[in-house]
Amino acid sequence: MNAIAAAGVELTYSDGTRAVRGVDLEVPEGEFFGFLGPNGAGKTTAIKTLTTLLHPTAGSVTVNGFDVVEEPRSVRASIGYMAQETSIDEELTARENVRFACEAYGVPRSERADRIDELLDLVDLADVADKRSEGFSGGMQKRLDVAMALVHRPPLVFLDEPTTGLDPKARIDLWEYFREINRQGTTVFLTTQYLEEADQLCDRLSVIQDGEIVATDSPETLKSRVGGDVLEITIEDASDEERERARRIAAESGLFEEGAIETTEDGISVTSKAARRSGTDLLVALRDAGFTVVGFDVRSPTLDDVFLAITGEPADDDGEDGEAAGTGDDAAELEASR
Ligand SMILES: Nc1ncnc2c1ncn2[C@@H]1O[C@H](COP(=O)(O)OP(=O)(O)OP(=O)(O)O)[C@@H](O)[C@H]1O
Repeated sequence: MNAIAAAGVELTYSDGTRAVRGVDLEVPEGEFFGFLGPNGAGKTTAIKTLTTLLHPTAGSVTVNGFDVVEEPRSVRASIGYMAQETSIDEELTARENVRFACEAYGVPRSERADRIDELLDLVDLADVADKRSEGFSGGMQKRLDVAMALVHRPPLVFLDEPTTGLDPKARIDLWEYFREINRQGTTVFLTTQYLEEADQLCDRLSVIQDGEIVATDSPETLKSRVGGDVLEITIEDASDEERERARRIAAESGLFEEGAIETTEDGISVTSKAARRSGTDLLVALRDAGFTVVGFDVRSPTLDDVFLAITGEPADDDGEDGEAAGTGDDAAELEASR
Protein backbone atom coordinates (compact mmCIF):
# COMPACT_ATOMS: atom_id res chain seq x y z
CA MET A 1 0.00 0.00 0.00
CA ASN A 2 1.03 3.59 -0.49
CA ALA A 3 1.63 5.51 2.72
CA ILE A 4 0.79 8.70 0.82
CA ALA A 5 -1.21 9.10 -2.37
CA ALA A 6 -1.93 12.60 -3.63
CA ALA A 7 -3.59 13.50 -6.91
CA GLY A 8 -3.98 16.98 -8.38
CA VAL A 9 -3.47 18.70 -5.04
CA GLU A 10 -3.80 22.48 -5.01
CA LEU A 11 -3.48 24.84 -2.07
CA THR A 12 -4.28 28.48 -2.64
CA TYR A 13 -4.07 30.79 0.38
CA SER A 14 -6.84 33.30 1.03
CA ASP A 15 -4.68 36.11 -0.39
CA GLY A 16 -4.57 34.25 -3.71
CA THR A 17 -1.05 32.79 -3.36
CA ARG A 18 -1.00 29.48 -5.21
CA ALA A 19 1.50 27.74 -2.96
CA VAL A 20 0.84 24.18 -4.22
CA ARG A 21 -0.21 23.66 -7.81
CA GLY A 22 -1.38 20.29 -9.03
CA VAL A 23 0.86 17.97 -7.03
CA ASP A 24 0.70 14.24 -7.77
CA LEU A 25 2.59 12.02 -5.39
CA GLU A 26 2.85 8.38 -4.36
CA VAL A 27 5.03 7.30 -1.46
CA PRO A 28 5.12 3.54 -0.84
CA GLU A 29 5.25 2.22 2.70
CA GLY A 30 8.76 1.96 4.07
CA GLU A 31 10.26 4.55 1.74
CA PHE A 32 12.46 7.45 2.82
CA PHE A 33 10.98 10.14 0.61
CA GLY A 34 12.22 13.71 0.21
CA PHE A 35 10.64 16.96 -0.87
CA LEU A 36 13.43 19.23 -1.99
CA GLY A 37 13.07 22.89 -2.84
CA PRO A 38 14.29 26.39 -2.06
CA ASN A 39 12.68 28.82 0.40
CA GLY A 40 9.11 29.53 -0.54
CA ALA A 41 8.80 26.63 -3.00
CA GLY A 42 5.76 25.25 -1.18
CA LYS A 43 7.26 22.48 0.95
CA THR A 44 5.69 23.51 4.25
CA THR A 45 2.34 24.17 2.60
CA ALA A 46 2.45 20.72 1.03
CA ILE A 47 3.39 19.00 4.30
CA LYS A 48 0.61 20.83 6.14
CA THR A 49 -1.85 19.69 3.50
CA LEU A 50 -0.71 16.09 3.86
CA THR A 51 -0.95 16.27 7.66
CA THR A 52 -4.47 17.81 7.70
CA LEU A 53 -3.37 21.23 8.99
CA LEU A 54 -4.51 22.83 5.74
CA HIS A 55 -7.39 21.75 3.52
CA PRO A 56 -6.48 21.21 -0.11
CA THR A 57 -8.30 23.67 -2.36
CA ALA A 58 -8.49 20.95 -5.01
CA GLY A 59 -7.42 17.36 -5.51
CA SER A 60 -7.38 14.38 -3.17
CA VAL A 61 -4.96 12.99 -0.61
CA THR A 62 -4.95 9.75 1.32
CA VAL A 63 -2.48 9.13 4.10
CA ASN A 64 -2.19 5.59 5.45
CA GLY A 65 -5.37 4.88 3.54
CA PHE A 66 -7.38 7.69 5.19
CA ASP A 67 -8.73 10.70 3.31
CA VAL A 68 -7.26 13.92 4.74
CA VAL A 69 -10.52 15.84 4.40
CA GLU A 70 -13.01 13.09 5.33
CA GLU A 71 -10.98 11.36 8.03
CA PRO A 72 -8.55 13.91 9.51
CA ARG A 73 -8.57 12.35 12.97
CA SER A 74 -7.58 8.94 11.65
CA VAL A 75 -4.84 10.56 9.58
CA ARG A 76 -3.46 12.41 12.60
CA ALA A 77 -3.55 9.31 14.79
CA SER A 78 -1.51 7.43 12.19
CA ILE A 79 1.27 9.96 11.62
CA GLY A 80 4.06 11.72 13.45
CA TYR A 81 4.78 15.33 12.54
CA MET A 82 7.89 17.27 13.39
CA ALA A 83 7.18 20.89 12.48
CA GLN A 84 9.80 23.51 11.69
CA GLU A 85 9.06 25.25 14.97
CA THR A 86 10.00 23.20 18.02
CA SER A 87 7.09 21.83 20.04
CA ILE A 88 9.03 21.25 23.25
CA ASP A 89 8.24 23.06 26.49
CA GLU A 90 11.52 24.45 27.80
CA GLU A 91 10.20 24.48 31.37
CA LEU A 92 9.97 20.70 31.29
CA THR A 93 12.68 18.06 31.34
CA ALA A 94 13.28 15.85 28.31
CA ARG A 95 11.36 13.01 29.99
CA GLU A 96 8.45 15.26 30.92
CA ASN A 97 8.21 16.54 27.37
CA VAL A 98 8.01 13.02 25.98
CA ARG A 99 5.51 12.05 28.70
CA PHE A 100 3.40 15.03 27.71
CA ALA A 101 3.45 13.88 24.07
CA CYS A 102 2.40 10.37 25.26
CA GLU A 103 -0.59 11.91 27.01
CA ALA A 104 -1.48 14.05 23.99
CA TYR A 105 -1.37 11.02 21.69
CA GLY A 106 -3.20 8.76 24.12
CA VAL A 107 -0.41 6.24 24.66
CA PRO A 108 -1.77 3.77 27.28
CA ARG A 109 -0.55 4.68 30.75
CA SER A 110 1.01 1.25 31.36
CA GLU A 111 3.20 1.58 28.27
CA ARG A 112 4.43 5.11 28.83
CA ALA A 113 7.49 4.58 31.03
CA ASP A 114 9.04 2.00 28.70
CA ARG A 115 8.18 4.01 25.59
CA ILE A 116 9.77 7.14 27.03
CA ASP A 117 12.99 5.31 27.92
CA GLU A 118 13.12 3.64 24.52
CA LEU A 119 12.67 6.91 22.62
CA LEU A 120 15.10 8.95 24.72
CA ASP A 121 17.57 6.18 24.14
CA LEU A 122 16.93 6.21 20.38
CA VAL A 123 17.74 9.92 20.12
CA ASP A 124 20.62 9.73 22.58
CA LEU A 125 19.08 11.87 25.30
CA ALA A 126 18.91 9.20 28.02
CA ASP A 127 21.77 10.86 29.91
CA VAL A 128 19.95 14.18 30.12
CA ALA A 129 16.45 12.74 30.51
CA ASP A 130 15.85 14.58 33.77
CA LYS A 131 17.43 17.88 32.81
CA ARG A 132 15.29 20.85 31.89
CA SER A 133 15.26 21.21 28.12
CA GLU A 134 15.83 24.96 28.40
CA GLY A 135 19.58 24.52 28.26
CA PHE A 136 19.57 22.07 25.35
CA SER A 137 21.43 22.92 22.15
CA GLY A 138 19.51 23.31 18.89
CA GLY A 139 20.43 19.77 17.89
CA MET A 140 19.28 18.29 21.21
CA GLN A 141 15.99 20.15 20.97
CA LYS A 142 15.41 18.77 17.49
CA ARG A 143 16.19 15.25 18.74
CA LEU A 144 13.68 15.69 21.52
CA ASP A 145 11.17 16.88 18.93
CA VAL A 146 11.79 13.70 16.94
CA ALA A 147 11.19 11.55 20.02
CA MET A 148 7.93 13.40 20.70
CA ALA A 149 6.72 12.86 17.15
CA LEU A 150 7.21 9.11 17.53
CA VAL A 151 5.52 8.34 20.88
CA HIS A 152 2.50 6.65 19.32
CA ARG A 153 4.67 4.51 17.02
CA PRO A 154 3.27 6.00 13.80
CA PRO A 155 3.98 4.05 10.61
CA LEU A 156 4.65 7.37 8.84
CA VAL A 157 6.49 10.44 10.06
CA PHE A 158 6.69 13.91 8.49
CA LEU A 159 9.84 15.93 9.11
CA ASP A 160 9.65 19.57 7.98
CA GLU A 161 13.15 20.93 7.36
CA PRO A 162 14.34 19.20 10.52
CA THR A 163 17.96 20.29 10.31
CA THR A 164 17.64 23.91 9.16
CA GLY A 165 19.75 26.13 11.39
CA LEU A 166 21.81 23.30 12.88
CA ASP A 167 25.57 23.05 12.69
CA PRO A 168 27.00 20.31 10.43
CA LYS A 169 27.80 17.93 13.31
CA ALA A 170 24.29 18.15 14.79
CA ARG A 171 22.84 17.71 11.30
CA ILE A 172 24.83 14.55 10.64
CA ASP A 173 23.84 13.15 14.06
CA LEU A 174 20.18 13.70 13.30
CA TRP A 175 20.53 11.95 9.95
CA GLU A 176 21.61 8.82 11.82
CA TYR A 177 18.44 8.87 13.95
CA PHE A 178 16.29 9.37 10.88
CA ARG A 179 17.99 6.44 9.17
CA GLU A 180 17.43 4.29 12.23
CA ILE A 181 13.73 5.21 12.39
CA ASN A 182 13.40 4.29 8.72
CA ARG A 183 15.36 1.05 9.22
CA GLN A 184 12.87 0.13 11.92
CA GLY A 185 10.15 0.28 9.27
CA THR A 186 8.77 3.81 9.56
CA THR A 187 8.00 5.60 6.30
CA VAL A 188 9.64 9.02 6.31
CA PHE A 189 8.53 12.12 4.43
CA LEU A 190 11.20 14.78 4.74
CA THR A 191 11.31 18.32 3.38
CA THR A 192 14.65 19.99 2.97
CA GLN A 193 16.46 22.73 1.16
CA TYR A 194 19.71 20.81 1.33
CA LEU A 195 20.60 18.63 -1.60
CA GLU A 196 23.19 16.84 0.47
CA GLU A 197 20.60 15.93 3.09
CA ALA A 198 18.24 14.55 0.46
CA ASP A 199 21.14 12.79 -1.19
CA GLN A 200 22.28 11.14 2.03
CA LEU A 201 18.88 10.04 3.26
CA CYS A 202 16.29 9.66 0.55
CA ASP A 203 15.44 6.65 -1.58
CA ARG A 204 13.55 8.99 -3.88
CA LEU A 205 12.74 12.64 -3.89
CA SER A 206 10.64 15.22 -5.65
CA VAL A 207 12.01 18.61 -6.53
CA ILE A 208 9.41 21.31 -5.93
CA GLN A 209 9.60 24.78 -7.40
CA ASP A 210 6.92 27.45 -7.28
CA GLY A 211 4.42 24.92 -5.96
CA GLU A 212 4.96 22.40 -8.73
CA ILE A 213 6.87 19.15 -8.78
CA VAL A 214 9.47 19.53 -11.51
CA ALA A 215 11.20 16.16 -11.09
CA THR A 216 10.86 12.94 -9.09
CA ASP A 217 13.65 10.41 -8.98
CA SER A 218 16.43 8.86 -6.93
CA PRO A 219 19.13 11.34 -5.86
CA GLU A 220 21.65 9.59 -8.12
CA THR A 221 19.47 10.01 -11.18
CA LEU A 222 18.73 13.64 -10.39
CA LYS A 223 22.37 14.48 -9.95
CA SER A 224 23.33 12.66 -13.09
CA ARG A 225 20.98 14.97 -14.98
CA VAL A 226 23.30 17.82 -14.09
CA GLY A 227 25.79 16.13 -16.36
CA GLY A 228 28.94 16.02 -14.25
CA ASP A 229 30.89 18.16 -11.81
CA VAL A 230 31.05 21.90 -11.77
CA LEU A 231 34.32 23.73 -12.42
CA GLU A 232 34.36 27.38 -11.44
CA ILE A 233 37.14 29.68 -12.56
CA THR A 234 37.62 33.23 -11.35
CA ILE A 235 39.67 35.56 -13.52
CA GLU A 236 41.32 38.88 -12.85
CA ASP A 237 39.77 41.69 -14.90
CA ALA A 238 36.37 40.02 -15.19
CA SER A 239 34.93 42.50 -17.68
CA ASP A 240 32.09 41.31 -19.91
CA GLU A 241 34.45 40.99 -22.87
CA GLU A 242 37.09 39.08 -20.95
CA ARG A 243 34.58 36.66 -19.41
CA GLU A 244 33.11 36.03 -22.84
CA ARG A 245 36.62 35.50 -24.28
CA ALA A 246 37.36 32.99 -21.51
CA ARG A 247 34.08 31.20 -22.17
CA ARG A 248 34.94 30.90 -25.87
CA ILE A 249 38.37 29.51 -25.11
CA ALA A 250 36.82 26.85 -22.87
CA ALA A 251 34.14 26.04 -25.45
CA GLU A 252 36.64 25.79 -28.30
CA SER A 253 39.27 23.90 -26.31
CA GLY A 254 37.68 20.55 -27.09
CA LEU A 255 38.23 19.56 -23.44
CA PHE A 256 34.53 19.43 -22.58
CA GLU A 257 32.62 17.84 -25.41
CA GLU A 258 29.45 17.39 -23.38
CA GLY A 259 28.35 19.91 -20.83
CA ALA A 260 27.53 23.53 -20.26
CA ILE A 261 30.00 26.40 -20.31
CA GLU A 262 28.74 29.72 -19.01
CA THR A 263 30.03 33.07 -17.88
CA THR A 264 29.58 33.85 -14.17
CA GLU A 265 29.90 37.08 -12.21
CA ASP A 266 33.65 36.83 -11.96
CA GLY A 267 34.68 34.31 -14.57
CA ILE A 268 33.27 31.14 -16.08
CA SER A 269 31.76 27.85 -14.99
CA VAL A 270 31.96 24.51 -16.75
CA THR A 271 29.53 21.73 -15.91
CA SER A 272 30.85 18.54 -17.41
CA LYS A 273 31.78 14.95 -16.70
CA ALA A 274 35.32 16.00 -17.67
CA ALA A 275 35.40 18.93 -15.20
CA ARG A 276 37.77 17.20 -12.79
CA ARG A 277 39.94 15.50 -15.38
CA SER A 278 40.41 18.47 -17.69
CA GLY A 279 40.28 21.40 -15.28
CA THR A 280 44.03 21.94 -15.14
CA ASP A 281 44.31 21.74 -18.95
CA LEU A 282 41.80 24.55 -19.18
CA LEU A 283 43.85 26.59 -16.72
CA VAL A 284 46.87 26.22 -18.97
CA ALA A 285 44.84 27.22 -22.05
CA LEU A 286 43.57 30.31 -20.23
CA ARG A 287 47.04 31.26 -19.05
CA ASP A 288 48.40 30.88 -22.59
CA ALA A 289 45.68 33.25 -23.75
CA GLY A 290 46.88 35.89 -21.29
CA PHE A 291 44.41 35.40 -18.43
CA THR A 292 45.34 35.56 -14.75
CA VAL A 293 43.29 32.95 -12.92
CA VAL A 294 42.71 33.98 -9.30
CA GLY A 295 40.27 31.23 -8.25
CA PHE A 296 39.67 27.61 -9.21
CA ASP A 297 37.20 25.17 -7.71
CA VAL A 298 35.81 21.81 -8.79
CA ARG A 299 32.80 20.62 -6.87
CA SER A 300 29.95 18.16 -7.01
CA PRO A 301 26.58 19.47 -8.19
CA THR A 302 24.52 21.36 -5.63
CA LEU A 303 20.82 21.99 -5.30
CA ASP A 304 21.22 25.05 -7.50
CA ASP A 305 22.91 23.01 -10.20
CA VAL A 306 20.15 20.41 -10.09
CA PHE A 307 17.59 23.17 -10.38
CA LEU A 308 19.49 24.80 -13.18
CA ALA A 309 19.74 21.52 -15.05
CA ILE A 310 16.10 20.57 -14.51
CA THR A 311 14.40 23.91 -14.97
CA GLY A 312 16.93 25.99 -16.85
CA GLU A 313 16.68 28.63 -14.11
CA PRO A 314 18.58 29.24 -10.89
CA ALA A 315 16.64 28.06 -7.82
CA ASP A 316 15.60 31.45 -6.44
CA ASP A 317 15.54 33.41 -9.64
CA ASP A 318 12.18 34.99 -8.80
CA GLY A 319 13.54 36.43 -5.56
CA GLU A 320 10.62 35.08 -3.54
CA ASP A 321 11.21 34.28 0.07
CA GLY A 322 8.33 32.54 1.71
CA GLU A 323 9.82 32.21 5.14
CA ALA A 324 8.14 35.12 6.88
CA ALA A 325 4.73 34.59 5.32
CA GLY A 326 5.02 30.84 5.68
CA THR A 327 5.45 30.76 9.42
CA GLY A 328 3.41 33.71 10.63
CA ASP A 329 -0.02 32.18 10.42
CA ASP A 330 0.64 28.69 11.70
CA ALA A 331 -1.42 29.01 14.85
CA ALA A 332 -4.34 30.42 12.91
CA GLU A 333 -4.09 27.65 10.32
CA LEU A 334 -4.06 25.02 13.02
CA GLU A 335 -7.06 26.53 14.72
CA ALA A 336 -8.95 26.90 11.46
CA SER A 337 -8.45 23.29 10.54
CA ARG A 338 -9.55 21.76 13.82
N1 LIG B 1 -0.28 31.75 5.35
C1 LIG B 1 0.09 32.13 4.13
N2 LIG B 1 -0.63 33.04 3.42
C2 LIG B 1 -0.27 33.42 2.17
N3 LIG B 1 0.82 32.94 1.52
C3 LIG B 1 1.58 32.04 2.16
C4 LIG B 1 1.25 31.59 3.49
N4 LIG B 1 2.20 30.69 3.87
C5 LIG B 1 3.06 30.57 2.84
N5 LIG B 1 2.70 31.39 1.82
C6 LIG B 1 3.35 31.52 0.51
O1 LIG B 1 3.25 30.27 -0.15
C7 LIG B 1 4.46 29.98 -0.85
C8 LIG B 1 5.02 28.66 -0.35
O2 LIG B 1 5.44 28.83 1.01
P1 LIG B 1 5.95 27.60 1.91
O3 LIG B 1 6.19 28.12 3.29
O4 LIG B 1 5.04 26.46 1.74
O5 LIG B 1 7.32 27.26 1.21
P2 LIG B 1 8.54 26.40 1.73
O6 LIG B 1 9.08 25.68 0.55
O7 LIG B 1 8.15 25.57 2.89
O8 LIG B 1 9.56 27.51 2.19
P3 LIG B 1 10.45 27.62 3.52
O9 LIG B 1 11.68 26.90 3.21
O10 LIG B 1 10.65 29.11 3.61
O11 LIG B 1 9.65 27.07 4.66
C9 LIG B 1 5.36 31.18 -0.66
O12 LIG B 1 5.19 32.03 -1.75
C10 LIG B 1 4.83 31.81 0.61
O13 LIG B 1 5.09 33.19 0.61
